[in-house]
Amino acid sequence: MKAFELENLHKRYGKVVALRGLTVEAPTGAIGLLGPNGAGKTTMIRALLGLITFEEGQGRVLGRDIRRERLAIREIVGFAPEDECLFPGLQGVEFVCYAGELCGMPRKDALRRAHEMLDYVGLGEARYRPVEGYSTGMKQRLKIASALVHDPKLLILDEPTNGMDPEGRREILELARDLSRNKGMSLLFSSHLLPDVEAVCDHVLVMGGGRLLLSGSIAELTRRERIRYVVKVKSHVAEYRRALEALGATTETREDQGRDEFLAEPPAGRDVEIFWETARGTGIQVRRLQRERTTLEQVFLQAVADAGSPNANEAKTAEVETEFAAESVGAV
Ligand SMILES: Nc1ncnc2c1ncn2[C@@H]1O[C@H](COP(=O)(O)OP(=O)(O)OP(=O)(O)O)[C@@H](O)[C@H]1O
Repeated sequence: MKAFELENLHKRYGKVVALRGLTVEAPTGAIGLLGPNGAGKTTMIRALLGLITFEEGQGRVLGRDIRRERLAIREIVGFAPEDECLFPGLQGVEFVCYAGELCGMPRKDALRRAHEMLDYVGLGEARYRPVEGYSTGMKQRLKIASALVHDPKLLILDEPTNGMDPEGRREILELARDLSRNKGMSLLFSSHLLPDVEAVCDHVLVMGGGRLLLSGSIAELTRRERIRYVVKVKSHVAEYRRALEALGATTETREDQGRDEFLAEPPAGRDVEIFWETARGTGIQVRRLQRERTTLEQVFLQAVADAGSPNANEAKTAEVETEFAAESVGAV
């Protein structure tokens, strides 16, 4: 069964077209949702949850129809929204219990599950504290506990690590991984932070301009068909490149590369030994040789660029945010 499938969804807010014929199929498992600002990600999530009406289209979440079976969908889907949705004055345990009751659970069951889920997300000791005193990371975990209280089959996390410090972020990513890998729950994980998506998800959907731009397993999307190497020599880079090209290799310099660095693709039938052969032939020393790896960020930026210019500026924004994330996240 698919986690969800949508066909030709159209949604407008006044003059703004938020979804323009969105068609997407997502397998069960951990799915990353990427897209520049305004791509339509939140609108798609709202449509999946039956929170908005739309002009055209149809879809199913875990086999349930998004127009006709909204309540059934809410019983099996948990949602932790991006914005702060906590009621001041409630203790953590009261808040999660209330979320359970809203899902139709009897109070006694909701309270028992609230305690279990608070322990699970690491808020056991803070359960009787008023929620307004929680830190950003604690509030995020409280939202996740509330989304889990009714034991959903699909959990939707919208920007779950936004504004968090590296330690808090690591804890949230570990929770998300545990839910999908050990608890058998499907995840839809929306984030601007590509390293977070790479750390948690198996599959990725890239949206732009209210449509699906790309969908696939992260392993497949980042597997290179062409094998290229980053080469750095000690000196005489132009001479070394000419000698490589004379053997049939192609070379190019990427914008971010230093003076003595370049990218090289060996000709068909040749591999890494061509670099050593050229070094011997020219007497030029090779300082670094590294197989190029495609990152999810490159895949994402390429998909947005291929889709045309409407989102080009937003893609740049995402790029900047990704760079920031890469600096601040550290290894997960
Ligand atoms: N309630 C609303 N009223 C008017 N316009 C809206 C509303 N919600 C979304 N939009 C518009 O619809 C488009 C898609 O918005 P959406 O929030 O789904 O994008 P997103 O991919 O989630 O973006 P972000 O990453 O910034 O959250 C945007 O142009 C947005 O301004």
